[in-house]
This record gives sequence, structure tokens and C-alpha cells, in this order.
Amino acid sequence: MYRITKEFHFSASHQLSHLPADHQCARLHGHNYIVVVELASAELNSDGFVRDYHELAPLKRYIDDEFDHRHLNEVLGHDKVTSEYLAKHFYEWCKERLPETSSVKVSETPKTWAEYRP
Ligand SMILES: Nc1nc2c(c(=O)[nH]1)N=C([C@H](O)[C@H](O)COP(=O)(O)OP(=O)(O)OP(=O)(O)O)CN2
Ligand SMILES: [Zn+2]
Repeated sequence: MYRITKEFHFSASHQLSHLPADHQCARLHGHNYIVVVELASAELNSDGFVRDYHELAPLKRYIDDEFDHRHLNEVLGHDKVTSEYLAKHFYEWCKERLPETSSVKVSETPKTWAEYRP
């Protein structure tokens, strides 16, 4: 199996309002998010690619237009804007457009990663 990844960055605010009021993440705050999309295939295409990295450009546009410098509770329309939910959201967006999508990882801080891999 061949696997490729590409990384995307955005900055956004969120508020995990469902958490107890004394939890730090119940307060409005922000992160410099990193999204890593993985694509997998048993075969390479005639160019020797799983998929040309350039074909992930629509994801960059989607992130820049809809997520960068925005409030994620508004973007996703709910308050459980965790990295787990974001990973699933980006996985589903990519899978619809790029069937080789195999997982998405999201980082909120230099020490944390959440992955969605069905
Ligand atoms: N499983 C998850 N746990 C938490 C998430 C999440 O998305 N998934 N999110 C948060 C907060 O939004 C935020 O990311 C805080 O993370 P945390 O690592 O607790 O923050 P710190 O940088 O302050 O951690 P320290 O290492 O303690 O300084 C919380 N949990
Ligand atoms: Zn947070």
C-alpha cells in the first residue's frame, strides 16, 4: 500500500461551551490548527502518484475560505468543535472528492493530535 500526506494550516477560535464552566476550554480561545490528510492506494497511476499533491488544492481553498480566521462554532454550527469532530469533518469532505482519502489528523497545540480513520 502506498500512502501520501499533505499538511494544511489555519487559525481559528472556538469555545467548548458544553464543558464545565471551570474548564479552560469552556472559555473563548483560539488555536493555530494543523490538518494532515492521508491518501492511500495499492496502485500508482501512470504518473507514479497515489494522487498529485496539487489535486488537494481545493481543500486548501476550502480551509482558507471557510475556516481560517473564523469562529469554528459558527462554521460547524454546533459547540462540540473538538479536534476529533474536525478530523471527521475534513475526512468526509475529502473522501467525497478524493476516494483515496484514508485518514485525517488535526492538531490544536504542538502536543496534541486527533485522528479520524474509519
Ligand atoms: N480529546 C480532546 N481533548 C481536548 C480537546 C480536543 O479537541 N480533544 N480540546 C481541548 C482544548 O480545545 C485545547 O486544545 C486545550 O488542549 P490542552 O492540551 O488541554 O491545552 P494546553 O495547551 O493548555 O495543555 P497543557 O499541556 O496542559 O499546557 C481540550 N481537550
Ligand atoms: Zn481549544
